[in-house]
Amino acid sequence: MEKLLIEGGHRLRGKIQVSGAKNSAVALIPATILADSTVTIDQLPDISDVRNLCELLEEIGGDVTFENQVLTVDPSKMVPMPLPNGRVKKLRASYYLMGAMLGRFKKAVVGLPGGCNLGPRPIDQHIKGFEAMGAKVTNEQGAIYLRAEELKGARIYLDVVSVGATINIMLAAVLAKGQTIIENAAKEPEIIDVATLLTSMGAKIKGAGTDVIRIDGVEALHGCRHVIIPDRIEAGTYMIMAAAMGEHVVIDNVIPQHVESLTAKLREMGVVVNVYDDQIEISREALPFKKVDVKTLVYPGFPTDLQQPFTVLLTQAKGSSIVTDTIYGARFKHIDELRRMGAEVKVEGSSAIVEGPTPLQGARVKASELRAGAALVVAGTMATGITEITGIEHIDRGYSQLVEKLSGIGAKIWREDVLMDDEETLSADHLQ
Ligand SMILES: CC(=O)N[C@H]1[C@@H](OP(=O)(O)OP(=O)(O)OC[C@H]2O[C@@H](n3ccc(=O)[nH]c3=O)[C@H](O)[C@@H]2O)O[C@H](CO)[C@@H](O)[C@@H]1O
Ligand SMILES: C=C(OP(=O)(O)O)C(=O)O
Repeated sequence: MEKLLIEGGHRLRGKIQVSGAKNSAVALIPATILADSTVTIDQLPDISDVRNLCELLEEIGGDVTFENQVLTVDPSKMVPMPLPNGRVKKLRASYYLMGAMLGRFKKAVVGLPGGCNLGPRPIDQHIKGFEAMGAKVTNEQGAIYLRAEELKGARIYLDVVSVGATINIMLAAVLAKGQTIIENAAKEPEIIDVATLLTSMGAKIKGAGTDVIRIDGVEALHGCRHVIIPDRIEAGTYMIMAAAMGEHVVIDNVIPQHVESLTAKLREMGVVVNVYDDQIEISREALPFKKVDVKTLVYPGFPTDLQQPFTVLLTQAKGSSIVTDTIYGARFKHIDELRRMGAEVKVEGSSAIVEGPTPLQGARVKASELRAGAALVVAGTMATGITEITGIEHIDRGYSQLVEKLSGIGAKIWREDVLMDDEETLSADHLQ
């Protein structure tokens, strides 16, 4: 096991490259199950979620290679092998194996997913969709069993706007008989990306990116080549870091429209953000920033996945800023760790109230999930002294080449092995 060390206080300058989107990648990879010949996906991020999904495809008989960010999957010899345990527990998006395997084989056994612990994360809307299409779904000892004689198109109204349910129903519907209509669908860019891949495979999908998606089932899907969209959450994390510590940072390979809600908030705080075709340039103006309030919403609102890194930036704004997470009301596991670094933040219900400006000091802290970890990396670059972050396996789920990329713009960041002593000191620290 490794930990991350960051010597804070160094100004950042230069160009940082954004990788392919994790939340697209984790749906595109299961989608390849639906084809009858080889699918190639370019610019996939080298993150543990992607590697775990590749292994899962191999477990069910896929012929998979992943090199230099290019994935090829020959799904022709895949079988509906049950996947009740093991790797499915390591990531959230293993739930997409349900929709894809149900779509192709009309049956699947998939363990309940892992992923970030953000409080309750039910999958009732996914199941409601599968059942509406004629599947029988049962939960047996933590694994979901799905079976259908035949999958039939259906009209499905989502009670909550869910990215996962929208994509999962789409995956099941592309090979179903007749038309499926998803109402109150999520509109995140990753949904459009998945629909683009499926369309290149021969699927008939209309309306992806709006709140009504219509899918006309087809007999078979074929192989194709697809380039994934850039990761708007990785881009946003680097934008926040650049706002905190940048002299002149260019974030490269970004679709500016995907991060508009963040761009607007940064400008409101007084950060200079220049937007180009596929680059965003950020310079920090004189501190402190102006305080802002922010509320997370479904796309195109401010993303919950940037709430935690953004909270760190607000420690350098003058006054009280309020951050409210309307998607995951308990997504505040980073706050205790930030307090160890000197932040003045309190949590009330689904809001964090951040007082600033407050200097941050390096400390031993623990990443409890992916974006909590990203928030600690942002804090580490801003703090005086050294910040040690354990639990970095969570960060490795979503940030490709983090050390290399941040070192490239002047951050002092490195990995070291975790020693037994580190674990003991960290546990002792956290008891205080
Ligand atoms: C792999 C992936 O893409 N993960 C993203 C996806 O997660 P995920 O797809 O799990 O998130 P959803 O969009 O489904 O969840 C949104 C809200 O709906 C609720 N809900 C969801 C499904 C359901 O069946 N029932 C239900 O009540 C959830 O508890 C949550 O409050 O979208 C989240 C919200 O943008 C992001 O934080 C995650 O990074
Ligand atoms: C919550 C996240 O991921 P997952 O849904 O994969 O746990 C995230 O990317 O911030």
